[in-house]
Amino acid sequence: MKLAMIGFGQAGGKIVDKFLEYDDRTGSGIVRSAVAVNTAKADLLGLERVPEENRVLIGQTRVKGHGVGADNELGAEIAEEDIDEVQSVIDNIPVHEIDAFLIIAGLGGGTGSGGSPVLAKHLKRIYTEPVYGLGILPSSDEGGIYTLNAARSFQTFVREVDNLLVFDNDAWRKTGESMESGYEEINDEIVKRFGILFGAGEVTGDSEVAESVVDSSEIVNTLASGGVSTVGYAAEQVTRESSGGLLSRFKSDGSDDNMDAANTTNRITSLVRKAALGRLTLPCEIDGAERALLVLSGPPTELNRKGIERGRKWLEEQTGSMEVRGGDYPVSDSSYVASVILLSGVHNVPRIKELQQVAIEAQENIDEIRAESEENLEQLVEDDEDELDPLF
Ligand SMILES: Nc1nc2c(ncn2[C@@H]2O[C@H](COP(=O)(O)OP(=O)(O)OP(=O)(O)O)[C@@H](O)[C@H]2O)c(=O)[nH]1
Repeated sequence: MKLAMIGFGQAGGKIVDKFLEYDDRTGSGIVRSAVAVNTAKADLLGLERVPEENRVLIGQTRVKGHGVGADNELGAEIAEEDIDEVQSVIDNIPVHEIDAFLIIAGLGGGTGSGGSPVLAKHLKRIYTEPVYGLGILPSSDEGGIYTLNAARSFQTFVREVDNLLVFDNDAWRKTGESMESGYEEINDEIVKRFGILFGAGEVTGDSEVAESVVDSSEIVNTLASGGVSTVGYAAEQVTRESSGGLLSRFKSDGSDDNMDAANTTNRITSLVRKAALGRLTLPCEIDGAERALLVLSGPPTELNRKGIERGRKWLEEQTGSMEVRGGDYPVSDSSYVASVILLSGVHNVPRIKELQQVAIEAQENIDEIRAESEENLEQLVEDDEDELDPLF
């Protein structure tokens, strides 16, 4: 499907940049327009692919291009004040050519955390196209203020978008890695999953080789349950024969077609299980998800309807949902078969409850420290017997 992507804040901008790189590399054509919004000038200058005319610096009078320093209330205020500047860039997007808006932001900071729900509300008021969010949760070692920001932004963002896709940095962090190289890898993982998902609805031309290509309306319908979504992924390499054909690792020695078909089916069903039961972008219980979409991507010879149908049925049983869609995304020159599962409207998410608990504690702590600090300052400044008078 074709998206207008808007990266809000540093993380958002970097991830949009990555999607543009992915589009160039794979030719998937999902980013119809790319916009980056920030209060920090340096972050906008650091982007590589978002066109310069689509980089919007907001809040110049308030923060002079230096960012909001993780103050997401200020981030939200600035976004409201300067929404016209963002809109003037969005005015250049050929909205009739897009299937949806996707606002991407890290929810732990200030600019993206505060600004993205404001932008979502604004876009929903103006356009009929769906407005989705891709919200990145901070990792738990980032500290209380980031957790508090994320918990408050999450509540607001979910309410303002048609569906909030969530990626949890905490589930993907590796120890002993610098933040930057860590993010680089994490951003690759994000783009791979969402790239396949959204790219699936963009297949044209070659569709006769595919058995049941996913259409962008199926992605939209799956996301129409609203609420919160998570994505699972699993892939397996299929090695190329010297003749140029594909030789799967499971393939038997003989050239028995039935055997090949059975192997293809088995591989698909096993990839579906791995994707659903492995690490999700937002770890959660898949039981109770309202809707799901299964996408199998890979060379057309390695995809079959039977495998996808079995995978779909299995997902129905696991989620208890009657709305599980499935289809394929043929990529002729790929040497991987990948399964991507979108679980929409998930409810049983212990991670969110934990995030909220830590956020409440952080908020209480902050209030306590503030109250104490006022008292301490008064004790320091006032003389004990109150014999001095201030100047005015
Ligand atoms: N996955 C991922 N997460 C990131 C990246 N950069 C930052 N984050 C996360 O996003 C959160 C917000 O960071 P930024 O995007 O830098 O913040 P901002 O929206 O620019 O806001 P301010 O810097 O406070 O003005 C951080 O707490 C991290 O959890 C990135 O490149 N990838």
